[in-house]
Amino acid sequence: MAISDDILARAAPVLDRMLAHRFVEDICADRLPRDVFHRYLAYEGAFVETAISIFAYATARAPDMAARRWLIGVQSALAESQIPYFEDRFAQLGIAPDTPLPPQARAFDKRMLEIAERGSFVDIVTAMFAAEWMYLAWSRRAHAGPISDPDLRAWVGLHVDDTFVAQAEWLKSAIDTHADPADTARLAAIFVEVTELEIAFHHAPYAPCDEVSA
Ligand SMILES: Cc1ncc(C[n+]2csc(CCO)c2C)c(N)n1
Repeated sequence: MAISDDILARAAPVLDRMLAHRFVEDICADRLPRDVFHRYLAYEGAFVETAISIFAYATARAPDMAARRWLIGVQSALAESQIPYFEDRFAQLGIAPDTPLPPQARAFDKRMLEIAERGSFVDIVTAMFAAEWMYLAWSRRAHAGPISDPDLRAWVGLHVDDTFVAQAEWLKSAIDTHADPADTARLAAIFVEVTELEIAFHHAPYAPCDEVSA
C-alpha cells in the first residue's frame, strides 16, 4: 500500500468525524448560518497567511528543485490570488480583517506553524495533506448539491477546481516519493493531530463568545 494511503487508512476514524462535522453537514444541507460563514472566513483569512509561511519552510527543506518550484508556485498563488480573494470578500461582506481569532483557530495556526518550523519536509507535507485532502472530500460532496449563498458556493467551488485538486494530489504523491515506510506511524500521528485541530477550528465559528474569553 502507498504510504499516503496507509496514513489515510490509519486516520480514517478521525477523518470520518471531520467529514461528518456539523459545519460540513450544514453546508451540504444548505443551512450554514451566514454569520457562522462570515466568522469562519475571518479565521480562514488568517490561516491562509500562515499557510504562506508553512510552504516557505517546506520550500527551504525541499529535497529537489522540482519540489521547490512547485512550492514556490503554491506560495505565489496564495499571495497573489488567495489573499486578494479574502481582502475583496472582507470588504464586500463587511468582515473586519482584524476579527479576533478564537482559541481553536489560534491553536490550529500555531501548531501548523510549529510543525513547519520543527518538522522535516515530509512532516510539513503531511500536515498540509491532512488540511487539504479532507477539504477536497467534503467540498466535492457539498458542490454536488444546492448552495444558495453565492459566496459560500464560490468558496466550495475553489476547493473542487483543478488547481486545488492538483495541489492536494501533489502533496499526496510527495509523501509517497519522499517518505520512508519507517516514517508512516509518525506521519499518521501528524495527520490525526492536524485533523483533530481542524475539527476544533470548524467548531469555533459557531461559538463566537469563546472570543471574549480568549
Ligand atoms: C482551516 C483550513 N484547513 C484546510 C483548508 C484547506 N486549504 C485550502 S487552501 C489551503 C492552503 C494552501 O493550499 C488549505 C490548507 C482550509 N482552507 N482551511
